[in-house]
Amino acid sequence: MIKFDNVSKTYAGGHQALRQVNMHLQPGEMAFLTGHSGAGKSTMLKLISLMERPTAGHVFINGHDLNRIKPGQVPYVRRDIGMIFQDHRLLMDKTVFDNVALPLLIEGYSIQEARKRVQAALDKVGLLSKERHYPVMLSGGEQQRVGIARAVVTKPPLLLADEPTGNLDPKLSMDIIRLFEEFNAVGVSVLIATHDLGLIARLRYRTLTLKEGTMVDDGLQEPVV
Ligand SMILES: Nc1ncnc2c1ncn2[C@@H]1O[C@H](COP(=O)(O)OP(=O)(O)OP(=O)(O)O)[C@@H](O)[C@H]1O
Repeated sequence: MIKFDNVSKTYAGGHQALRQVNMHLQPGEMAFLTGHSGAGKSTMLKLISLMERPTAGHVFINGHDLNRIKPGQVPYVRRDIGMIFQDHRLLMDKTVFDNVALPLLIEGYSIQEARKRVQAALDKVGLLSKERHYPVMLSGGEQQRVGIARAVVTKPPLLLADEPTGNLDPKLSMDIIRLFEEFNAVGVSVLIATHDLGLIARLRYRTLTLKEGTMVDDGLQEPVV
């Protein structure tokens, strides 16, 4: 599903965020990506979602080399990726329904078809009864679930989550992970960047570990350091 082949990323200004990273996430796999603050986790997710480009090496999605994707083709690649952020990035002046409908309306779905899909996504995250609410009326955990509904409403085969449980207590964090597990159980590949070692320890998923931009453990073999 996702392959990094000797990927390095140096930002303008000279900071090397990733150093010759190799990894392969299989279709239908769920894995955690961890490491200290600044280790390069978000940078990896940004390279997969084409928000950044590698300085060297290749990132592949389903065998397609993202280096070959031209700027005009980026939206087509992003269609296959559901992104979830710690701060969920909801539009505060739009209802829950409208927030979740947005990706469908951008893709040109009819209102009727969008309504069906939005309601199915909200039902899945347990928030159908709050479709007319505004995000400010929801708890942090509920807002995060709206962000997840928005990410899955287009049924992407890949979910990328950047610190999705960052602001949540352990019980709510586990609820969010259980939701990811439900999507994973129907074949969606899931990569979750997190600092939350306690959460990772309670689960038995493959864990990729970055240290200062180097992949020191890809979760498949004994740590190399
Ligand atoms: N746009 C940018 N320009 C310059 N440097 C950047 C940029 N984005 C990230 N960096 C730097 O690259 C390094 C890796 O950042 P990244 O956000 O990938 O780390 P992270 O592991 O996700 O950290 P955190 O857990 O704190 O979010 C950091 O030193 C960061 O300051």
